[in-house]
Amino acid sequence: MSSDSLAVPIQSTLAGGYFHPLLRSLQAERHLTKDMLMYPIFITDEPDAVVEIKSLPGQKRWGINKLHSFLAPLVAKGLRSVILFGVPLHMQKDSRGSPADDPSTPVILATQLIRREFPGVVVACDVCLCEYTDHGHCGELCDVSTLTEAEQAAQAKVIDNGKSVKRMREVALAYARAGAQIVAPSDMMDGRIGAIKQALVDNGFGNRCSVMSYSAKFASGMYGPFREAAGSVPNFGDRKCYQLPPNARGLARRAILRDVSEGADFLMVKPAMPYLDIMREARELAPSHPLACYQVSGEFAMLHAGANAGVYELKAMAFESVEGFLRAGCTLVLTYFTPDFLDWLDEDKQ
Ligand SMILES: NCc1[nH]cc(CCC(=O)O)c1CC(=O)O
Ligand SMILES: [Zn+2]
Ligand SMILES: [Zn+2]
Repeated sequence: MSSDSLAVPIQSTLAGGYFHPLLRSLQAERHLTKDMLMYPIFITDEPDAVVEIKSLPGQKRWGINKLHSFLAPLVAKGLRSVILFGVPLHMQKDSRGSPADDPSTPVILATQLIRREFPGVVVACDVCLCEYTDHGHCGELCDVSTLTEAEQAAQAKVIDNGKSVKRMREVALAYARAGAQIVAPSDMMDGRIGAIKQALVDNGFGNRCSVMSYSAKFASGMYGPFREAAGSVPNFGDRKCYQLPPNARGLARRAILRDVSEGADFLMVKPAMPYLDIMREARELAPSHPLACYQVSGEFAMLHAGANAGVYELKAMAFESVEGFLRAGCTLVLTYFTPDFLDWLDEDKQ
């Protein structure tokens, strides 16, 4: 026996698959491309506003008059889709979120503008009431005076699901009429997907507007910067009675299956990084549906904070995070990194 022979002969090596950049790249089932990116944008009712959002590095609230010059360079770099959030600073908020579908609401004006000026861009509108209600919750509330103190404290019956779904349907239809090609209800009320889908079909939007359901949306600690940006912090309680508990794999599976049965065109998992297992569940439960994930405000802020603290390099970590989403089965990524990725995807491949 020669002295350099191995006790256990190597049958195969894995390293044969990754000793060269191209071989590493070929290990992916799918690569991030520009059309998989959807950019979340905040539109205010101050027409000339360009206001820095401190907790979301580089992100701003945009007034309608500034939108064209903001988007034009991104569209030139390959931006394909946006999701719009309204930030009414002057409109009168009320208990039913009336400004959500007021004809002059920023999301409707922005949808019309983008459809007109950037016909190649797909416009999704987030459908929710929290930015528009005086109480800051995502739906309409019950008459709290009819609840016992214990019920109020537990918040178990605070949201009126039926009234909220009716409202969500009205708002979704208003956005479809304004030209939205996707409506994305994020309120989490039960039955909203079926109600919205039916309303779209009944009103002739069945083949002009898709429904993207925030199916598995968890009550996360990572929405803080968004709520600051959108002015949608609830003024009492929290959202734990209508968003999924972070430990609830079973509820997430049921919500995904239900939304499929109610006619959702796209499914979504939100937040993204801590919920890769749920993405994989969604992929397996609904293999024929496009699957989105939302890398939320807190994830974006966290990745920036770590990079600023010298823990890692931002670009490398941003790619690593999104590669995880694709590996888990996502086909669309909502991320505040979209403008960065449009640049990064053009840079030299690593
Ligand atoms: N309708 C609620 C909504 N719409 C978008 C986000 C969060 C998005 C983000 O953090 O980037 C949330 C979460 C919440 O406030 O509960
Ligand atoms: Zn929302
Ligand atoms: Zn909401």
